[in-house]
Amino acid sequence: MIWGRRALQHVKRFKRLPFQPEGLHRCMSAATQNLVVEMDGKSGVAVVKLNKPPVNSFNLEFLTEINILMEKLENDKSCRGLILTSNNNKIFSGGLDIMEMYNPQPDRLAEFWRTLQGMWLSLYGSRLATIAAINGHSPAGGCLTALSCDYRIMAPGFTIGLNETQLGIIPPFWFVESMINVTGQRQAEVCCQKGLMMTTEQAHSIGLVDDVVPGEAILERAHNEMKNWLKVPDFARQLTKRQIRKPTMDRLIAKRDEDIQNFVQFITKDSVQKAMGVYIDQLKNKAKK
Ligand SMILES: CCCCCCCCCCCCC/C=C/C(=O)SCCNC(=O)CCNC(=O)[C@H](O)C(C)(C)COP(=O)(O)OP(=O)(O)OC[C@H]1O[C@@H](n2cnc3c(N)ncnc32)[C@H](O)[C@@H]1OP(=O)(O)O
Repeated sequence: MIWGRRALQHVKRFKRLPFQPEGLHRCMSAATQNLVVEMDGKSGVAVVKLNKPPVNSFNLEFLTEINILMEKLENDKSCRGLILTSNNNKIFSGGLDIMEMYNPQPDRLAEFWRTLQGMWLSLYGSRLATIAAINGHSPAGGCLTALSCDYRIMAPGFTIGLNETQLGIIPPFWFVESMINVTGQRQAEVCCQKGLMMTTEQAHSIGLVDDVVPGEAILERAHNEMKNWLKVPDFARQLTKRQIRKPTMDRLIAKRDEDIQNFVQFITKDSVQKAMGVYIDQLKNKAKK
């Protein structure tokens, strides 16, 4: 894995604050520039809040920070569970940073995609029990991130989905398989081909989301659900997860370079660049209104 220099600087800034009392528990907080981490030493549950304005979109540096944090949590024997949420109560994640894909440098574009693959592999294959507390909109890469967790709780009033086809983009096979593995083949066929952005309730009705809870109660609900997952002996839960998810992960691992080549070739096509330029203009104009 190649880490960007900027991301490594962030890691040096990743401060471990002294233990702080929080209710009856002792809680350790840490922060990188774009991530807020609260580690509850008693329960072994880390709450990670995406904190990259304006929309938590994933660029190379942000993905690298997440990968480094994931590695830290994986190696921290006291950590058993991860709740992933957003510090912005309107947007969980706007997905991949479109600016990474517009007029790109091929080397950076390839590194960006490899780092995204790495994030998916570490989150999808994590030994931790993982819960996404989706407290805002979650298109495309945001949806993929939620799909990589073990359980999804979503607040009403937002939208989620793999909307790539709506943007003229083909969702990679591991995006699609992540959807199939959660919703089943038929629902995934419809959602992915049509590029549906679903309301919270629609997502719940097809099993993309497991539970719907008002935004203000979502973290409490996630902690309660986490307790259920952590009642199971870690070793048994982890190996069962591995057994179920390994075939999907192995398919990406076997085709990692080919997948990067496909991505770079596709994104650098003139027609794709042109369409992306139009899409970015639409986003910027909408933001100005
Ligand atoms: C044979 C097989 C071969 C296969 C080969 C295929 C390979 C190809 C594979 C390609 C795969 C690519 C997969 C892509 C995945 C993605 O994730 S693409 C990104 C998709 N995301 C979106 O489309 C989201 C767009 N954004 C929104 O819908 C909204 O912004 C929002 C997130 C719902 C938030 O809305 P709102 O609160 O109203 O904020 P806005 O005013 O719209 O935006 C604020 C500013 O943020 C900027 N912005 C928004 N989204 C992004 C983003 N994704 N990336 C970068 N920037 C973003 C927006 O432009 C505004 O910016 P300013 O104008 O500067 O304020």
